Amino acid sequence: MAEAQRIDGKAAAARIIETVKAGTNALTEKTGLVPGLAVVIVGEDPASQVYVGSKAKMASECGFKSIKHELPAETSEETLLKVVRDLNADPQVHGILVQLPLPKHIDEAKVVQTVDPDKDVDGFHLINVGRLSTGDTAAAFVPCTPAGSMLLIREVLGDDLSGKSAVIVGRSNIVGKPMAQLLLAANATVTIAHSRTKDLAAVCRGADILVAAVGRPEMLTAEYVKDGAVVVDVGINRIEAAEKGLKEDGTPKTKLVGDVNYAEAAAKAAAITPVPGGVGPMTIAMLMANTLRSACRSAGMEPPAL
Ligand SMILES: Nc1nc(=O)c2c([nH]1)NC[C@@H]1CN(c3ccc(C(=O)N[C@@H](CCC(=O)O)C(=O)O)cc3)C=[N+]21
Repeated sequence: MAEAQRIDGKAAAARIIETVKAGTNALTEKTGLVPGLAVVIVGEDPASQVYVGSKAKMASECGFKSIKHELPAETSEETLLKVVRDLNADPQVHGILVQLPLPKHIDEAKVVQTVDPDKDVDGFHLINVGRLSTGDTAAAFVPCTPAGSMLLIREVLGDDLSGKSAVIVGRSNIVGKPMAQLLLAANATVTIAHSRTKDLAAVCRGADILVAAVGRPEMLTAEYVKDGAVVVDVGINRIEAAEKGLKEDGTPKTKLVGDVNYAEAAAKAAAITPVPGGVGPMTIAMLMANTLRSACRSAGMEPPAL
């Protein structure tokens, strides 16, 4: 097999952002409404801080009002719930994202279920999970990472996945399960595999579409990939990169890798998403698209197609 097509998530995300900008302009011109995105972060984890910053920056670029709540790590659950309820009640806010994970003393499920389902741009509320799993994709907010992954798959294979077998490795509520729903809705034959699956490599070798969301750096090697498969790597793992030398503090420099061994998989696959520059940028783009959709809905306007 020739080297796989590299699916450019950064370019696809940039196109979505352009569509969101245009849609925001149309909405604001017609109704005066400005989409508002609130991002809530609890604690000082530096990786999360950087990441929340890039969401806020992207929101401003899209013409949104961007609201950031940075709360100290020791914030009580009650205080956080109050912040969420106030955002629910704020008519200028159309999307609410509470950055996960939350500190251990806070009940994550309780916080997620407190977000107004119609402002739940992460798609984590049970109402949106239910809408997606019953096929009501018109009403559901779909979680951003699976939604973005799906758009990348569509770029390569088109809208109808009839006759294709899809294997998702990973069964999280945030990625694996909603990804399965989306692939099923597109007529793929779907298997969710995970750490307890017997002969995982053989199961994965059956996949025309292989989605890796395990959180283990470069775990899926050549033996997991069927010739001609489309491989979507959802993993984002920061690992030490001895070959890059040392940082100023004497510790090794690091690099981002996915859950797929890119070089090995690319030698067999027809198409594959890289890390970085694959699913990650799509996640942020879909967050913007969901926020615009929420604002359009509140104004009774049709959001732009993606
Ligand atoms: N409520 C909630 N919603 C989330 O959507 C959510 C969350 N919590 N908690 C953390 C994770 C992580 N996540 C990422 C999204 C994009 C990149 C991304 O754009 N990555 C770049 C690389 C960035 C870099 O260089 O560090 C890329 O893959 O090309 C990374 C990580 C969303 N998350």
